[in-house]
Amino acid sequence: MATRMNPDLKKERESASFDPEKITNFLYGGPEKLRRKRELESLALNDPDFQHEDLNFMSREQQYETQLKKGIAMITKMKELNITDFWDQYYYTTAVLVSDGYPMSVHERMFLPTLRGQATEQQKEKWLKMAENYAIVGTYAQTEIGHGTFVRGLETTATFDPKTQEFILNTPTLSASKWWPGGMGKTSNYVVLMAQLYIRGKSYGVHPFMLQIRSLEDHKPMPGVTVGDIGPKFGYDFMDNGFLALNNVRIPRENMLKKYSRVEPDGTYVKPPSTKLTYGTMVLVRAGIVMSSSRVLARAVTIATRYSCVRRQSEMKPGHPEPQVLDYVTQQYKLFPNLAAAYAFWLTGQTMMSVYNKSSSQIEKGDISVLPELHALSAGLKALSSARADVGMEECRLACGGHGYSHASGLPRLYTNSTPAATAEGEHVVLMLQTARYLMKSYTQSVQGEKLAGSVAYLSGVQPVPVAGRTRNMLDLGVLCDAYEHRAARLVREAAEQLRSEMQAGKDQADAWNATSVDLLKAATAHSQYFVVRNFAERLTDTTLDSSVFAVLTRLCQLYALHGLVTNSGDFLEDDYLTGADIRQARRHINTLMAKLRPDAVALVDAFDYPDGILNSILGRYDGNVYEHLLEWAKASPLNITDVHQSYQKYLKPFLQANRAKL
Ligand SMILES: CCC/C=C/C(=O)SCCNC(=O)CCNC(=O)[C@H](O)C(C)(C)COP(=O)([O-])OP(=O)([O-])OC[C@H]1O[C@@H](n2cnc3c(N)ncnc32)[C@H](O)[C@@H]1OP(=O)([O-])[O-]
Ligand SMILES: Cc1cc2nc3c(=O)[nH]c(=O)nc-3n(C[C@H](O)[C@H](O)[C@H](O)COP(=O)(O)OP(=O)(O)OC[C@H]3O[C@@H](n4cnc5c(N)ncnc54)[C@H](O)[C@@H]3O)c2cc1C
Repeated sequence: MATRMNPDLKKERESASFDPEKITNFLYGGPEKLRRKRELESLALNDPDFQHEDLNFMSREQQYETQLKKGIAMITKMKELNITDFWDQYYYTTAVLVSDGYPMSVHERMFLPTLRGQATEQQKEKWLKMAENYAIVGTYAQTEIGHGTFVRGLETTATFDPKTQEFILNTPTLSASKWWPGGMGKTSNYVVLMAQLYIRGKSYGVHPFMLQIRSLEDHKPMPGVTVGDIGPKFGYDFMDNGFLALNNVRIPRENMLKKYSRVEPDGTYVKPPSTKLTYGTMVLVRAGIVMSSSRVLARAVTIATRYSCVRRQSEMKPGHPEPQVLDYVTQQYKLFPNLAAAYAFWLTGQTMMSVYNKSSSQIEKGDISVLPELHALSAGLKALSSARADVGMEECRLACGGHGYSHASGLPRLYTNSTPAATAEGEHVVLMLQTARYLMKSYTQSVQGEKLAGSVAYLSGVQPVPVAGRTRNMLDLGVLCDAYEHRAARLVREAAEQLRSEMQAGKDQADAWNATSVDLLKAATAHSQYFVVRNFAERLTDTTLDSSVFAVLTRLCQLYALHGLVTNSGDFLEDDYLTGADIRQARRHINTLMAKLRPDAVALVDAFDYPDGILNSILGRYDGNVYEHLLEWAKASPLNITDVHQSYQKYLKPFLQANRAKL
């Protein structure tokens, strides 16, 4: 029987000004790629081997087991079906895992890339083939109880013993215990261990080592290894994040991953071309987080927008029918900037990945000159996109009222499983300050007359002098890009001047940096936001875009830029670059844009093309039949298996009876 479409959602779809399929094609890179994405998704979603009870009704142990079982089936099927392309794997695994991961995801996201990026051909021959074929399972063991951010401060030691040609691995203090690595608690039998290399009592910094932590026979910890799960967290229930302590564990000299640096048999240390090449896996994952942040925000906004068209509440006019809550302009103000941000970061994520791929192939050929720009760009965009998704997902949840708090909405799980992106792979502020460091260096170079390239090229341009009283069209994308560029350039310059003046006042470099760090953070954020706005505007210069699509995407780009501008209006007003009138104009345009976007809202979220199986949300169902499915879902809750719960007999009944007897 065909499902009945909620009449409100039906009407929304009929009133759209464009065909969502055209935008979907634009987002996914054309009809053939989209066809393949849908094919893989439906393959996964219709596979009975991936069906199971709602994870929300399970204990943590059950969730771990379910996701592990499903993950193993997923890997097996991908091999059988020869799904090898990056995007093919991405779509297939997303459809299998929905809003969750599985205990071997760090194996794929970090362990394999570290072997590919840090091992010699000989070492790859030994381990990579085994790892790619899941003969071994590994994780990336870097963070310790005492240090995550400060990688140089890690305490785990790898001391070279020339007599036996081995490294002796130790956890010298409690704070040196590895803590957090995904899949280490129960699943992995290998890790890439990041440890301080010591040769003849001298430290040579952090290096990667291949270490077997569990027996390949019975999975018991290897001698000298203490390992386990770190316990329940804010989310990520399916994942066995682990701890690890090492006591005089010996590994052969060959187990240091030595593509870039190595220890010779006599203990001679051979330096890498850049010590930061050891951080390569983190750069890859950060670049990928820009894309994944846009996708989680797109899901949240899909759920909240569809639900806001189904949900009717209050009276806008006395005696009139209750309106769809999306007709409240305040509701639009909660959702549409997030919709625009999801599109903005989707396109930024694509650019980030192409910059990453280009730079990494240059690095592979030995040209490491691209590394600083790649690091600075990926750090800033990772920090900005994950923080934006974080805020946006929570706004979407709040926009769903009470039902947003229920796991039936899909939003709590989406949030708790995605919010680690703001912390893991480099904490937000820490990464923004890395971008700021690059900006300070670049600014100094530009002052010294050097021509800058890449994302900082604008810093060497002539800054437009504000002209009081002029009028601007605040909808003009050129005007908006210029405003963001000017703000970023000014904040970079002022942070640099502040840094210098702190030093002139007698502070050393480190204290001056700390004293200026709020300004530096602001400058790096403005720089990253400018990148996102400019990238969005540039993508709209694609002459093949259909006119209806161009019109609606332009509105989203304008909204993204104007919303950021109004939210940070002080930055644009401070040096009179924009005037109060410009900001008032911007605010009016936001209202007009929201009114224009209102009839297209559902089509714009439909264009993200998330099938119900992946959205995993009763509020966000494509057919909008929310209430009946809410009730059905609640009935399936384990608390409803019997009408009278056993705890009634045990606790409530005697308690109530005793109280009644006393009356
Ligand atoms: C999602 C689930 C899985 C999660 C997994 C994880 O979380 S895994 C765990 C994830 N853990 C984390 O993400 C930990 C986060 N922490 C870190 O990544 C580092 O400790 C740090 C970057 C904060 C500082 O590093 P530091 O103290 O070594 O450096 P410094 O500040 O003294 O700067 C010195 C120079 O190095 C440069 N440079 C720095 N990084 C890079 C790079 N990647 N590339 C290229 N260059 C880089 C920097 O620009 C500067 O250049 P300059 O100006 O001299 O030309
Ligand atoms: C779900 C999850 C999965 C993870 N998976 C892994 C994994 O697989 N492998 C692994 O090795 N690690 C993993 N981690 C660890 C993660 O990488 C670290 O937690 C992260 O890098 C942050 O470091 P931290 O915990 O030391 O934070 P801290 O650095 O202690 O941060 C605390 C506060 O101090 C501030 N701060 C710290 N340094 C500075 C500074 N220099 N300037 C200004 N402010 C500063 C931060 O901004 C923050 O507000 C995971 C973490 C999570 C939450």
